[in-house]
Amino acid sequence: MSEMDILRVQNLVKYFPITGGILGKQIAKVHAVDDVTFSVKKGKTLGLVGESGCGKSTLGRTILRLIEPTSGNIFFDGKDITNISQKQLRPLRKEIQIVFQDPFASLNPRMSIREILSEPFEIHNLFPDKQERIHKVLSLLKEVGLSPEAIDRYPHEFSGGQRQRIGIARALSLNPKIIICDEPVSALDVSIQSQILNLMMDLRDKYHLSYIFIAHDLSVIEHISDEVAVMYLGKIVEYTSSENLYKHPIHPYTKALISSIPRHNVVEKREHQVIQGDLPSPIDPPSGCRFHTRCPFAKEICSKQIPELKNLGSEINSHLVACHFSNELKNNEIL
Ligand SMILES: Nc1ncnc2c1ncn2[C@@H]1O[C@H](COP(=O)(O)OP(=O)(O)OP(=O)(O)O)[C@@H](O)[C@H]1O
Repeated sequence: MSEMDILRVQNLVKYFPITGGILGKQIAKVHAVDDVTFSVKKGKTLGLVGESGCGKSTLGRTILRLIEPTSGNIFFDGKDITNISQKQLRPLRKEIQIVFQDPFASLNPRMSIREILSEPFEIHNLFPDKQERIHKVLSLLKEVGLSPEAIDRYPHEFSGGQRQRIGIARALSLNPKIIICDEPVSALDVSIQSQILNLMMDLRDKYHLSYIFIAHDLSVIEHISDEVAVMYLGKIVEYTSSENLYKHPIHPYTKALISSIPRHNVVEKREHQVIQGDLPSPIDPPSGCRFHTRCPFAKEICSKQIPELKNLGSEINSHLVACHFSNELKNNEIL
């Protein structure tokens, strides 16, 4: 783990057991996250993108230790937090926060905004003085662009975008170092999405925050991400700087995702690529390369051998791609 990193996830695996029969024996497992490695730099944003069901939320929740990993390691600020007890984890909970997709579901409808934003202080015994606590809540509201009158209102009195601002204020309240943003704008109108993204970028720069920004759509994370990891069925298939990913995507899955963003016509000589077929089941993922059943370039080897995540960039680990034909694709050779 480099000094620049706030978080490192190493060979992380999460399988959910599926049990059956009268004895409740394990009969199968969901390969939700399968050998995933990445780092998040201090003050930077890692975008994590892929279709619904590819394991993005499981990954986010495993990092928070809301779900226990099957294997692998999670390092936070240089410390291995994979196996520490919930008691040891408690002070770290302040430093790793989450913002959810649906702000309405994540805000208790019976609590006023004052109560919602005071709750983290109560849990962590901070600002016991009432006036100080109110002052802190008001400054949080200001920080996310809400007026002081919001303090005595309830979640249903706000629009979706305003509710997400409250969710962000709550995540911000304990001065975290990293925030896991689990599709925070997916439920919002496009015009509101950019307001929330701008707010999040301003807060990141002001407080030197790091984000893991989870999305199913590459267009959403383009401006906020410094680096992007593309996931397919529990595995990272491409991982590089945001600039590289959008300008020079290599993996056929990434190319197809980008070509579906109207103004990104990266697939110069080829037709707009539509990903064929449905996402296979993570209970019984395809052998070899998991994308081979939908890949327009798949050859025999692809169903037989799992492709390694190889570096194709000029610097160490600067452009990682998991494809048997990544060199050919990089050089635009016809397959
Ligand atoms: N508690 C659980 N028990 C069993 N399977 C689970 C559990 N949680 C998630 N899964 C399965 O793990 C896989 C990955 O789910 P996950 O929610 O992480 O994907 P996702 O990419 O975040 O999708 P979405 O955008 O729909 O939330 C899915 O097949 C899902 O059904």
